[in-house]
Amino acid sequence: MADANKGYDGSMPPGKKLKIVFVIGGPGSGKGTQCSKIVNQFGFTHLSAGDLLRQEAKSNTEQGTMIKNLMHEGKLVSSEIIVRLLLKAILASGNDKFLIDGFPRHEENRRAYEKIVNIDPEFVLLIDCSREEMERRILHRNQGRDDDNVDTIRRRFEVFQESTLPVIQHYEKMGKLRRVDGNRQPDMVFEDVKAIFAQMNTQGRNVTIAQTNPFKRWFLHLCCGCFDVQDGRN
Ligand SMILES: Nc1ncnc2c1ncn2[C@@H]1O[C@H](COP(=O)(O)OP(=O)(O)OP(=O)(O)O)[C@@H](O)[C@H]1O
Ligand SMILES: O=c1ccn([C@@H]2O[C@H](COP(=O)(O)O)[C@@H](O)[C@H]2O)c(=O)[nH]1
Ligand SMILES: [Mg+2]
Repeated sequence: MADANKGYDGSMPPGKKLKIVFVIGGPGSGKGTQCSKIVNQFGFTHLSAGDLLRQEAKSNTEQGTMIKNLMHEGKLVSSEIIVRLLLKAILASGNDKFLIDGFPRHEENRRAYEKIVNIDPEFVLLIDCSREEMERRILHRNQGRDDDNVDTIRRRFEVFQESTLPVIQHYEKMGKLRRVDGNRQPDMVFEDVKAIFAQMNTQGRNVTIAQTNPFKRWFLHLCCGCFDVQDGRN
């Protein structure tokens, strides 16, 4: 077994059903904050696309530097990179339910995810928040994020308006969008979020990794190098 296989610990039983919820919203809308609460109450694994990229950006590689620069400018990293990182994290986790925070960012992200992963989200949680409130929050966040500065924030808002809104419209048309008012205090927002998760239909359309087609299995193997998806084991 190659070194790259180390990430996956083999704890996911064969054929285990996976549940995916996308959590989207503008920069600073409170996605990470609500995801922590959902994790505590409902046992999901939280995968923040931005955190995965920040981690990758630390690596002293050409790709790491490229990601760092794009994030600094508030621009989007290629779908291939982010989908690969998400898959790797899903396969390594051993859990069967995931919050994917801050993804998909645009239609091309969504199509890449559908082509490669092809696990329909149970639903898409949209945290709706005014721009003034989001900006205020980001400027007070103090987490040392390189992109929490006035110039990059402006670019991130533009990307959200221009690129992410079409994704939101897509899921709205599909009846998958669950919208909450994120302008209130975190615990108040969570009251609505909690009700949405409590209603989640446990009989929803789930697929197993093993059900993905041979091309996808090959892609997963190639990209993640960590999984024989035929039976869900190393
Ligand atoms: N409902 C809320 N009311 C007030 N402050 C909040 C609320 N939710 C989150 N915050 C604060 O706002 C900041 C941004 O929140 P958070 O990091 O959860 O947003 P985010 O949507 O994940 O942002 P980003 O897209 O930049 O990653 C944090 O400092 C957080 O503590
Ligand atoms: O799917 C994604 C998610 C994120 N990015 C880049 O990361 C930053 C920060 O994302 P947060 O969700 O705010 O943590 C974002 O501005 C993009 O540069 C991405 O490219 N693709
Ligand atoms: Mg966040």
